[in-house]
Amino acid sequence: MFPKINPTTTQAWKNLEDHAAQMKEVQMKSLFAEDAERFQKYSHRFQDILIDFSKNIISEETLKLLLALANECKLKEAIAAMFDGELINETEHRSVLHTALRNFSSKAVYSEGKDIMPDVKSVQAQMKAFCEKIHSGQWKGYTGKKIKYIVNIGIGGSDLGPFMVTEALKPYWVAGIQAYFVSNVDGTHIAETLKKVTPDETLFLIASKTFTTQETMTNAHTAREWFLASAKDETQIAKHFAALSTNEKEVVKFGIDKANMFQFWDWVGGRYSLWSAIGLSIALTIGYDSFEELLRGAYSVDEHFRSTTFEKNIPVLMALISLWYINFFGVQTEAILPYDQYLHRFAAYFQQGNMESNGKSVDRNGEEVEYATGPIIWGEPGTNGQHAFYQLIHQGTVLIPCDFIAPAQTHNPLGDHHAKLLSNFFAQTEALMNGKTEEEVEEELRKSGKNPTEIARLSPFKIFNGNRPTNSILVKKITPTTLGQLIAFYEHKIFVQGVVWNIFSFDQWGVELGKQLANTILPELENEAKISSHDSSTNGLINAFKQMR
Ligand SMILES: O=P(O)(O)OC[C@H]1O[C@@H](O)[C@@H](O)[C@@H](O)[C@@H]1O
Repeated sequence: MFPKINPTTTQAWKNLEDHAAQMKEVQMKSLFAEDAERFQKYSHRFQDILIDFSKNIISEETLKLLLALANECKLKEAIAAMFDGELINETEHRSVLHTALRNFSSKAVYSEGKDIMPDVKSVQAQMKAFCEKIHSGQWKGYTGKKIKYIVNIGIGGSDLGPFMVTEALKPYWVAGIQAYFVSNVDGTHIAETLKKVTPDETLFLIASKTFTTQETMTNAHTAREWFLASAKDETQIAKHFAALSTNEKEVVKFGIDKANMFQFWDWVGGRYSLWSAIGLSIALTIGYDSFEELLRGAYSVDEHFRSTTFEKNIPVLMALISLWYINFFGVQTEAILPYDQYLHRFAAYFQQGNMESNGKSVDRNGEEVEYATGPIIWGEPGTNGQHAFYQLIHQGTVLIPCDFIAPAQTHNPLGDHHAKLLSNFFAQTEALMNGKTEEEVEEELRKSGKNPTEIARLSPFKIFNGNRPTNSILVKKITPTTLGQLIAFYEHKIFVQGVVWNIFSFDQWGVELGKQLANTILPELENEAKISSHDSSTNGLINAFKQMR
């Protein structure tokens, strides 16, 4: 196992603190003015993806120190430990091997002494055969019709990934298939979905690693009742329900045929599970071949991550540059801004990926951390975000490093839409970096005919300080391959940060307390009795709810 190092005790951390004091005085636009090669030096190409890190408040010295930090924190050893199946998820005593799900080498991958690749390949073969049956119409519903609707019932990692990917790859949808995703325990979610589908043409995928999650089980039972209200025959459930899970016992208990169970394993974290059987909704929606391309895309990044020197290693650089702001500039939040409507759930997906992984305040030695860890992640597609929250990114008091993502080619070449979209993409990062000086503002106001008093009054509001960092990720086209690559970049970024922060990125104890308390409260809502077992606020709210309902 790689050592558990408090990053603040490293020499590199101390050097970075000193270096940050100097860099806080530096303007990115001066860095560009001083170095005509800056873009070439700080941008990296990976197949059809270009990542430009040049619009960051970094110098060669910054990168040198950040890389030294990664080395002192034993990143190389940590990467090897993950790929080699060591039990790096120590609090759950598990390996972290989502990379095995997209391992297209012929090499074995071991977890706890067992080569897991035969099981992985066998479930993939099962998924492929199932997709073929559904798509060919060989698989029939209880009235003899083919399956038209896929309804994935899952939440968190069993929803966000498949939903994000199927949305992102809409141009690849198999003709005749319509996918829906139900996650929220709010009955509205399933009720509205069931209005759109027919019982005899719908396949429900009950997606849950544990198969005990309240939301998913509640929705699954509701779907089952809805189905039986029409089919009136429990033996027909086998034609319309499949389970994606690690928990065979619970699947069987629910009444799903073992033959319709697609297995995955404890060493797949929920938020890293779209590559596993949890991806069945993806494979059914875009076809198994496209699903495999997605996996192959991720595999190519895994190989890059494992074998490329850190100086040129894209996820390592993404992680370290982000960490530079979080730990040395006091940054608390990052935005992910895809200029692609199909990627409208990308930020939401990595909100879970990142915040559930690195939203921790106890280190791997069980000590409270004394430095910042995971940032708040959020974002919306461009240009919608521009008309909503970019004001704060440009002129607010918080520094928000942003990732701008855009495809060079659109799937919908309509008039000049794409040129307009991309002109905004380029303009935003330029504006965030350069800002607008007082002189420029005054000049502009003069030209618009304002008098000196008006110019003096208005100019403070129109100044943009600039120097706001961005990464630009330009993708030739969003395809299964490039999407798989993008996702893997972000996954490994999270891993690298977790290693440097010396936290366990693959458990999620922070989601438990609320679940526990909800289980205590649920029976209290069953009757009209006045509740007094909580604090006065919780009691007051529950009692008011009972009166209002
Ligand atoms: O896939 P299941 O087991 O239903 O879990 C769904 C989700 O539950 C949440 O509480 C988190 O733990 C997530 O990481 C997980 O993806």
